[in-house]
Amino acid sequence: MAKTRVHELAKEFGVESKFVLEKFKEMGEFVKSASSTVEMPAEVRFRKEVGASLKAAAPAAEAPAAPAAPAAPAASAAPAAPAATSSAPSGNRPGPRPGPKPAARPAAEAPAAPAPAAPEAPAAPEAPAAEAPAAAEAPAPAAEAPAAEAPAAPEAPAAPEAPAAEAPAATGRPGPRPPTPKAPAPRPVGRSGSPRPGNNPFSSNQGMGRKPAAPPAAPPAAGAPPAAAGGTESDNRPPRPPAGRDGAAPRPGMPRPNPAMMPKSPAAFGGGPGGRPGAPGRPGAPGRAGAPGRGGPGGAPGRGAPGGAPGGPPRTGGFGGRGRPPQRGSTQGAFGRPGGPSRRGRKSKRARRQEFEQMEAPTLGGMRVRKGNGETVRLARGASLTDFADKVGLDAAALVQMLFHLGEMVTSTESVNDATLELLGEELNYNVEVVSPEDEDRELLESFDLEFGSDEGDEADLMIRPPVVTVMGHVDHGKTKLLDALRSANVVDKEAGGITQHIGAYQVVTEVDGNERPITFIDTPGHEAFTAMRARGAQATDIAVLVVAADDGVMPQTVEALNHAKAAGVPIVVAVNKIDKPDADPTKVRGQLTEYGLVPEEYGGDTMFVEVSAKANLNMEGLLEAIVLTADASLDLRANPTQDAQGLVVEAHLDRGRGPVATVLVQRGTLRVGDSLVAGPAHGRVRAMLDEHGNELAQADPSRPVMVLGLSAVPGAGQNFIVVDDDRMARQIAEKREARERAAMQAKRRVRRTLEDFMASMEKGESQELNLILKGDVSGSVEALEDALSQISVGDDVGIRVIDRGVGAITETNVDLAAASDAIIIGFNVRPQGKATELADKQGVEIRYYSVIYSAIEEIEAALKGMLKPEFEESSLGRAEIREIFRSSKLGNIAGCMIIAGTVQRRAKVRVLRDNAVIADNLDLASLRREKDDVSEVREGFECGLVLRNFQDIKIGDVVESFEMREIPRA
Ligand SMILES: Nc1nc2c(ncn2[C@@H]2O[C@H](COP(=O)(O)OP(=O)(O)OP(=O)(O)O)[C@@H](O)[C@H]2O)c(=O)[nH]1
Repeated sequence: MAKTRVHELAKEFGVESKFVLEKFKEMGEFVKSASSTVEMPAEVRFRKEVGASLKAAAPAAEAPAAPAAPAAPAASAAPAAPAATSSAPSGNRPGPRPGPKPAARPAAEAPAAPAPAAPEAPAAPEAPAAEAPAAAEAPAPAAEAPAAEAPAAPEAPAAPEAPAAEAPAATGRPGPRPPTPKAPAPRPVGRSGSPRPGNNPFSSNQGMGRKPAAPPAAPPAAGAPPAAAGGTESDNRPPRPPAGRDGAAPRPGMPRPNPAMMPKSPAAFGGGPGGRPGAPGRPGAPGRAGAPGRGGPGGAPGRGAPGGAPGGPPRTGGFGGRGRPPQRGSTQGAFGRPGGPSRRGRKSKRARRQEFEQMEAPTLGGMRVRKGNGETVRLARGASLTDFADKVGLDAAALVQMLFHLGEMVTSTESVNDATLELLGEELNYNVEVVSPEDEDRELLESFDLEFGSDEGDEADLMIRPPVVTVMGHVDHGKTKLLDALRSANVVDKEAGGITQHIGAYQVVTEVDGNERPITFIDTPGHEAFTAMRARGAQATDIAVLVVAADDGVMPQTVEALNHAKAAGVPIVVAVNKIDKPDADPTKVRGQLTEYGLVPEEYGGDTMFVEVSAKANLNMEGLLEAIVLTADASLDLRANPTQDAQGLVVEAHLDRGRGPVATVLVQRGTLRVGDSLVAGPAHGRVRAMLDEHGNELAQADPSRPVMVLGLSAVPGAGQNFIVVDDDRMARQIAEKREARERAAMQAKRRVRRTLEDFMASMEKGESQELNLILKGDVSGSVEALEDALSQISVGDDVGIRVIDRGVGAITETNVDLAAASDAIIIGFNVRPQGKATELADKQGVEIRYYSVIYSAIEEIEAALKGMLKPEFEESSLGRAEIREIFRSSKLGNIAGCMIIAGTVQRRAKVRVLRDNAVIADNLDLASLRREKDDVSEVREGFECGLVLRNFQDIKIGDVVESFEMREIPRA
């Protein structure tokens, strides 16, 4: 069983990894970092000793009323301002101050009311562990501002600062706000509520605590309005022992503040654009305390303002407060050695600040990295560490190192998956939101007050629209011929004898029950175009016509096409073609397809099978009718024709004479000549529209494909188009899209859909199904694998869905389908063909190879259970083709090879491929020679001789693949 990692434990208990690490340290267990695994006994101990109390705390926080009520009669007497009430009898004790979660408050306050000594003991069983240290510290602010605890607390100057110990405790502060049942987001609670390791004011929890999504505290004290902003931020923070705030001298009885223990510098704290608004100054330096926010707009009011705790985004507000950028203003360093007095004397302010920042910067994965305040950081899917670093003002190299220490090796420009970005965000205390390209585009359109993809108006505005059909099927089964035959089956066009041009789509009209029913056909046969569109998030097709030659029956691409259509949830009509042929056997086709879940109506299923001959032009009407009937039976095809047009680009190219031309499919609205439109990164005004016969159209209704002239560039198939108010808006949208596309290209981003990703999305409750594509060397093994996989059961919530299976090498089409369906490809004794690997890399599709069914099952099951073991990644080194075989009585068969890709290494493992199927795997080389010399490696383009250890069955044309297994460090 896989071991649990520290961050998983932390997540489970809703605390920071750091806290868990700390606890392990206290328990005497050596655990290095958040991603380290924990030995089972240690985990059990942790669960028992720490987990139990955390678990106990959680319910208390969530359902506080129950435990609180019996414990504290006083509490019930003060429902409106419980904290204030309970605080009153407790004198100045802040101990009973509400916990980090407002909802937890009653629990905390219950013991408080009767017992002034609350912080130490009575609260223990109820109060979350998190509160204990906070309470213990709280006397400091209390001593400083006794009024804070009095019922008149809202006015008390110390009020905003006082609860800094417990982040969202602000709401629990005695004040006019009644206890709200609305608990803040769980994460902040977990964070801020977690006990601080020790009493270190520089712990990551402190001063840099995650900014909770908590509602603002009670209205700030009248006397300190501008400071309130900072004060609110400060509410997140645990109290800082060295106080010195308010410009007051260090409090009596408190240890004299040590400069090194000063709170964060303004640069680290931010302070908002107002420049350290209300910053408490530098309390550690008694002489300086009380001169906060000098010069800045927010500074003056902050002076002496108790709530002037640090806040705001880091490094944004250094200027206002001091009136100059932090890096300027000093001559030191200008002439080599720093100017000024000896280094041993007073350090410059800047040096001290830097030093301090370094001290307070928490160590993550061995790196000192400045943490955030829980700000939200939006990143495009597949963003790199550099993107992240830019957004939060950190050094990308530090993040690279940090991830390295956490066990992930990525370069700063390489794209990282969502889970890693989020983990990084969590560790650095940022709320990372990963935005998909579709979401980005939606937001872009929203910023122009546009929405793509839904009909405007209500039901009454919707009119029936024709179905859009794609023809798919195995090679040579007659797709093109059928599309041609259907074109001429047009009842309306027959007289015109219309010469049709290929524009990517056409419409025919048929008669069903006396009604003229148009049907739109996408004129690119095959599922490649279909899948390419889907991969872009576009679905143009309503119905798929699956062409199967009656003389040939179901073939691999028939199944592939079928799976594509199924994966897209598109109803299928089967056209059993070539029935004119003598060896046609339509019944066999029916039987075969039944096995794949397409049961003919006549067998009691719901799929219409139509026997046709595209060549002999037989029964085209029957097929058209079946399409219409299937559409009527299973689809609600309606659209609003009155709105501005929207749709998809079906095909586009650059025409010598006409410039960029695009065939678009209007999905809703009506497209008119003169409309301003934006299609992907292209924009323009519709200069002219042509149909498939070359006729000019003035307008195009829903489901009508038209060729549009007048665009500025060539959009891509599958991109959406939308009519907008004016050319300017169209241009702006197009430019933004273009810039985004360019950035994406530059970053060469790739997003991998991996088993780990699946786990991550499952944890978030997103994925319930793991989509798989199975490819194997023989149908028996594919079936066996599928069978075995279908028997994996890890609970009702998660499942496996095999969206495609087949025999033979992994093709580019497989990769396309995987990309479009978020699937993982399982290769069983087969390898990728052509550019499939490249494509998979580009599209971020994970291909896993197995040669033992058991290990495939084991890994997938483990993934489903969230127990992925540290794994080895196979790295292909090169390939050699066997050109000659020499028999040697001493060595056995010597393969005379040419290295056709990469290198073949003597020490690496090899496998032998014959027709892309693995015939022997995991072999060693007994010898590798160039000419007569033993060599350690031979590079591409060179010949060599090699002998395989314990394997003699080689043939000319076999390929020897050299590979090595690299362990992927996880911890
Ligand atoms: N006898 C007969 N031959 C047909 C029929 N339909 C198509 N063919 C022939 O089958 C061959 C392949 O037809 P295509 O329409 O090119 O097949 P396809 O599925 O588009 O092929 P690819 O584009 O290569 O995938 C051609 O020679 C056609 O003439 C039919 O109904 N009967």
